[in-house]
Amino acid sequence: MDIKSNHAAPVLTDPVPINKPRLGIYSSLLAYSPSGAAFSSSLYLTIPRKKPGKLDDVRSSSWLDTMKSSSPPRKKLTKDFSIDVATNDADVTYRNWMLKYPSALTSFEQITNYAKEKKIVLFLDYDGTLSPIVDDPDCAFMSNSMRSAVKNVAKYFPTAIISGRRRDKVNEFIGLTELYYAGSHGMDIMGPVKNSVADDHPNCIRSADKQGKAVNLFQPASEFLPMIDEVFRSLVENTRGIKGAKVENNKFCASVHYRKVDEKVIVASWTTVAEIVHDILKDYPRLRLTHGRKVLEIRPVINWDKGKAVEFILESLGLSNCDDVLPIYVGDDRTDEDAFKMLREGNQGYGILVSSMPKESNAFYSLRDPSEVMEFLKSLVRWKKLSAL
Ligand SMILES: O=P(O)(O)OC[C@H]1O[C@H](O[C@H]2O[C@H](CO)[C@@H](O)[C@H](O)[C@H]2O)[C@H](O)[C@@H](O)[C@@H]1O
Repeated sequence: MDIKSNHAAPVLTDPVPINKPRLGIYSSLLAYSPSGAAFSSSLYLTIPRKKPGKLDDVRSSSWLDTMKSSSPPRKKLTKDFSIDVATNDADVTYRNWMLKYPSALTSFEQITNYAKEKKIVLFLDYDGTLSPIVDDPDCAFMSNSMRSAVKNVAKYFPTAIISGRRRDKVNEFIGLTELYYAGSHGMDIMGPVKNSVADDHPNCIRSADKQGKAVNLFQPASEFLPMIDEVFRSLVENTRGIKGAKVENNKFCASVHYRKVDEKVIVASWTTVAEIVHDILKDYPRLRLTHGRKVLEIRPVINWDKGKAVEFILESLGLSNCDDVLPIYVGDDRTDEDAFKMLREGNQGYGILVSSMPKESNAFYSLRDPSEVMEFLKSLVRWKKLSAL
């Protein structure tokens, strides 16, 4: 199977010999032995982590640029003529962008033509994909109609949620037992027991879900738990004075939200948030920073991300290295790019970017917002039912 890199015509062709294993999860958990490290795990990255720069760097550097660009502005409804013109321009730009990232809805036939005779495995991000982006991360509820669309699609295709949130939290938001869940950007996976190679991984333990069913629990960053807890507490303490800042404990990742930090004093306030994160991070060489949508996230320096989580789940399901499997990953965030990239580079399946703004991506297709994601899920179910007739 080969996914052609021509963006204008994202076509999967079949078959093309693949001379390297598509999954390399074991070999890719490369050893990194920081001097004096108390950790014995082989999950560390070989590349040394860059030291965080000086405070001046934080003020002037890409930190702030990235913070500013880390979330598209939400569209405001207006009758103002000049804004109408701007909106039209934006629409034209978006339509041009869609030539490179066609809508997964208008390209649905192309997708399903390729998927004929193949087993689709669905991977869904949560925030911004299944639920709309809202100011308060604790209130990012998904609609009942979206829940029922996900429930239906999971009847026909193995479906996994891959979220930056802690696993129990995203599980609670979605509330469906028929899915596989990966939290903390894939660093906390609860998957099936299928006697696959994944079962024997050193970081994989046999456990039971809430219903008592045997599951595999894979937590490649488990040694970092006390460190992340400590960082979480420091972040809470040090951001106490910043109105609007919110720190979320995502178990293997600590997230500092600045969406509600006063926009009128945007640079000063956001700089303060960046400085606090920078100050804490410099004492933890085994942790690194990633950017999400108006959120700074501190996580372990391990060679593990949402792409690796997708590989792991496919392997757990016994569906890796199969030419008759088509993984489809739907996500909106920078962290989803790791999964898009893995699918694209491994010629494995389709990434679908959820975005109402043009942005560069490793995805093949696009959907505008969660309502289009729901439409796509419903279309998959309709197609599957019809093709079974
Ligand atoms: O991988 P995801 O499921 O997309 O999770 C990514 C982060 O999502 C949440 O934050 C984002 O959504 C919030 C609610 O809409 C919004 O307020 C925030 O600004 C966004 O960054 C979640 O709170 C984070 O922990 C996740 O890492």
